[in-house]
Amino acid sequence: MSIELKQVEKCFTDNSGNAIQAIDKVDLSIANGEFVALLGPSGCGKSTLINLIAGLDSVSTGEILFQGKPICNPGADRAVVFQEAALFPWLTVIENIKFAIQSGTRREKADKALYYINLVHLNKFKHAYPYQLSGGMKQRVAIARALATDSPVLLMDEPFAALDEQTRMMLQAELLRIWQYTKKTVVFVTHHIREAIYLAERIVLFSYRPARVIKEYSIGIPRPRVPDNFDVAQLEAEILAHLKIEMEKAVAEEIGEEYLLEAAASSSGSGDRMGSSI
Ligand SMILES: Nc1ncnc2c1ncn2[C@@H]1O[C@H](COP(=O)(O)OP(=O)(O)OP(=O)(O)O)[C@@H](O)[C@H]1O
Repeated sequence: MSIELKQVEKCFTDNSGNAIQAIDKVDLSIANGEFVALLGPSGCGKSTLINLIAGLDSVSTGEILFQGKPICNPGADRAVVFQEAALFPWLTVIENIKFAIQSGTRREKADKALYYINLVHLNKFKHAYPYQLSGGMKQRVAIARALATDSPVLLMDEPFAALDEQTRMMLQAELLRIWQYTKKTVVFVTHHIREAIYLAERIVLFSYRPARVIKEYSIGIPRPRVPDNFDVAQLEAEILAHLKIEMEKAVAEEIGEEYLLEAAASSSGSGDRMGSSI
């Protein structure tokens, strides 16, 4: 196994000193080369899990192994793409990407950086600084940078959330293509059920906080998985039904118990109002 989480728990302390349990006894094994999507209600602990696997934070109890060794720190073997791009503001687009490439001559690094810049359609902006780019363009640089590293693991925390639909679809297809030929291990957090079904080999569903694994789906649907495919639509509906109850718990905690009563009264079992995102 590439990544193994064993009985992982994570607790935080809020500003009033109260304990917040974000993760509860999560067991999860991710094989080398696997593409796994993590789905769950907002605030359930998905980013926390990514940060733990990245080595940016440490578990409260349990352990996380990468290639059999405990993860203690961030490492070049695990590239991370966050919800918002974290670029060096003093470096241009091409310099930001070259900086992340570990091996090769200067020429090889430049060629590789250019290849990924083209891939995310930023050729005209290769010498621009981050302040000269839109939020979506910065995110495309961050994705190109992560792809350009030789890291065998890509940890992606809602990487496409800030992008327009067209760019999102283009990058989903590119990510899939890159994953298929590099066989990197990808751990991908998303709120978008369809995105998870389109991309992943396996979807792991989490409960509302503290995050526990409530269900796993191995997705055998042949690619490309278009939304109007019967199996895709059926799986989407099934996942939505599972998550609906978790989402209602989240909303109830935020706006009060009366929400649950209202939801129970108005619910006819349809998940339509939530679309394919959670
Ligand atoms: N550093 C921290 N200190 C205190 N509490 C934290 C910290 N980081 C996360 N939390 C809490 O842990 C819980 C899980 O947060 P996390 O960001 O992992 O959720 P998420 O599932 O990624 O949410 P979203 O989908 O909205 O991005 C939340 O209640 C959050 O407030």
